[in-house]
Amino acid sequence: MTQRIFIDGGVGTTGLEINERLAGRPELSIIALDADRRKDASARRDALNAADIVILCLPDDAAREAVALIDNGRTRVIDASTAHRVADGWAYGFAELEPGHRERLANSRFVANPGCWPTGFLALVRPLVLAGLLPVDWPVTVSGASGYSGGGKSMIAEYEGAGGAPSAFRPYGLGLAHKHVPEMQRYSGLRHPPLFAPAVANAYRGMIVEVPLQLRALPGAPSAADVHGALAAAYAGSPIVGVEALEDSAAMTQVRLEHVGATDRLALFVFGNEATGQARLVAALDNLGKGAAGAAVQNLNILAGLPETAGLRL
Ligand SMILES: NC(=O)C1=CN([C@@H]2O[C@H](COP(=O)(O)OP(=O)(O)OC[C@H]3O[C@@H](n4cnc5c(N)ncnc54)[C@H](OP(=O)(O)O)[C@@H]3O)[C@@H](O)[C@H]2O)C=CC1
Ligand SMILES: CC(=O)N[C@@H](CCC(=O)OP(=O)(O)O)C(=O)O
Repeated sequence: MTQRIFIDGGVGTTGLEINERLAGRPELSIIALDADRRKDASARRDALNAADIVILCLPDDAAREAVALIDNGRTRVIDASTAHRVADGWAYGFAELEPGHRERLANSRFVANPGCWPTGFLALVRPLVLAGLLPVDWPVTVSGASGYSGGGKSMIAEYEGAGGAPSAFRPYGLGLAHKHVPEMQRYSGLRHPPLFAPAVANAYRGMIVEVPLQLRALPGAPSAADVHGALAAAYAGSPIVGVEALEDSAAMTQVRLEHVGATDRLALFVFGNEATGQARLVAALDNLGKGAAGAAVQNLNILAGLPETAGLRL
């Protein structure tokens, strides 16, 4: 049966990427609004209620408004915004979170697509918590760099405007209360908020998320191989998440922001030093790929009972 899909916010940065991934799929029929009606609440209400599945690519307030416009008990929702990620009644759309989670998503009506930063963070940390390698009360730090498309149309305009890029590298979130911290804490299972130190780089897309660990201070002083083993087991056979072999990581001297390019892949690395008992866990992804549009399309496939990677760039 053809699924009717409506992308609210379909001409924004994430919406356009999703449209590209859904083009030419005969099992889906896309409901599109004329340009002059795309913000008209009545036109949106009709489209939202006509769809089997809607994907919201809107600012948080507009996403909440869109959900309120749905007045039937049938339309399913994937929200790419931050509005519902830790809200009651919403499932968290990171299929790889833990065993059984994908099946939970398949049976959900309301799915919150993860933030780009939490996608890298949770991919690295959740398996370690589940394996008992990282105690739930461990003080975890996460840092990294994102392409400026992570800030949507306004940040793209800021970086590509007449004045040129405002900075080559710009740490932000300096109040230590970034909007992604609650979902990082909730879905990792950590008892305390991770210390999150993000930055924007002067590149359109791409993201590096890093969790440094003082392995020798952890209970049992696990090795980098122990950590790597837990990650490799968690993502064995995944067509989307890859864990670089330990010996290959050991031969690397750098990881580039562009590592996965414009794809929906998520690459994980463990860089360890036995002598110091330290490790740097790194996730490389595209903020617009697995960090946004790729995850939304993956979730759409899961909800619709379609092959999970259909339309993805892998
Ligand atoms: N960019 C990224 O890497 C990621 C983004 N997200 C989230 O996805 C959502 C979309 O982000 P992004 O695509 O970057 O943002 P953009 O600003 O690029 O796009 C948002 C779109 O929503 C439209 N819009 C705003 N208000 C309304 C409304 N009331 N009705 C209909 N359309 C409306 C905007 O219209 P107009 O064109 O007129 O401004 C714009 O086209 C946000 O919640 C963002 O936080 C999540 C993960 C990663
Ligand atoms: C570079 C940059 O500013 N990135 C955004 C995150 C983009 C994202 O994940 O989107 P959500 O806002 O939907 O969570 C930020 O840090 O707020």
